[in-house]
Amino acid sequence: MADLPGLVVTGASGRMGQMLIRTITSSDRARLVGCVERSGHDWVGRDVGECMGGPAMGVIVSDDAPTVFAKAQAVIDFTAPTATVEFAALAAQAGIVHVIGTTGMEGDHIAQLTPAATRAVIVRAGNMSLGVNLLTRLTQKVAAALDADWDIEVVEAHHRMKVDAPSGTALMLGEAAAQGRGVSLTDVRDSGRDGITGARKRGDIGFAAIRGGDVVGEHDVIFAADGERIVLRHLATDRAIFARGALRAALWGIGQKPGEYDMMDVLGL
Ligand SMILES: NC(=O)c1ccc[n+]([C@@H]2O[C@H](COP(=O)([O-])OP(=O)(O)OC[C@H]3O[C@@H](n4cnc5c(N)ncnc54)[C@H](O)[C@@H]3O)[C@@H](O)[C@H]2O)c1
Ligand SMILES: O=C(O)C1=N[C@H](C(=O)O)CCC1
Repeated sequence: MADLPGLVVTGASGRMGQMLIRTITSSDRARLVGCVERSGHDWVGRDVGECMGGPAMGVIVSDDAPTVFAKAQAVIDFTAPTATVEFAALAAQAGIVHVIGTTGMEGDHIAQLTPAATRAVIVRAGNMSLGVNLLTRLTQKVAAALDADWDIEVVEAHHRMKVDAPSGTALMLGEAAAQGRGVSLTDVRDSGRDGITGARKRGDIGFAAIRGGDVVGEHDVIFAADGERIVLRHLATDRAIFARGALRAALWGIGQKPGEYDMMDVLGL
């Protein structure tokens, strides 16, 4: 047991944090060696198992990331963009794998990961599930096979607490569609239509976001032409799919050279 790779979970009390802790502690391929929460959070200083309403796990939630990272081989991080940028520098200092599930990262956040990736392995994806990563490849292939007579729209739905839009997954799918078409998403992205928007511009890739209830995550990629429509769909009903993917990414990353990777690399897609 002591030789299994030691993993840390940041954002331990979050929806994904708790799912990751359950996934790691029920796996026979890794062990949980630390949990991090933000300073001032009421879980800090307490046993994480008891915080989650179960028996003690012997892991005390900490707000001292450098000390916790020093005991681990990898950190799995589903928190928020500014926190993730800080964790990337700390993971690089500790020389451990950084698996990033955090979405809503803007260009300047992503640019700040580059120096960390010269010293450590970073695996980042807007969606860590096998199904969505397969759908991403399919989207790229379908987009490559069709011309701009086929309008591409990405429609996503998530729970009422989600803070970023379009979702990281929707952006991944949009990037794949743009890549298939041989264009840059920045040039063709059309998000947040409202009011008199004018007719749809040929070649644009549109995004629409629905927020409500406890929806785990739903994505449609629509290819709409005159007289016919193709819809590629992924429905997530359990956050365990993201946690399983993240655990797989952490274990895969432990043997790799420093650099930036994604789930396509991990899954060999
Ligand atoms: N890539 C994927 O497969 C995938 C899947 C699900 C969610 N997500 C993303 O993961 C992120 C978290 O989602 P969630 O639903 O768990 O959110 P959440 O709000 O439930 O959890 C976020 C947690 O991060 C903690 N946190 C924030 N700043 C921190 C800091 N500086 N130090 C330590 N902890 C800190 C918060 O206290 C909270 O517990 C979001 O960006 C979401 O979009 C990605
Ligand atoms: O619950 C969330 O938040 C999710 N975020 C990711 C995204 O932005 O695509 C993955 C799905 C769930």
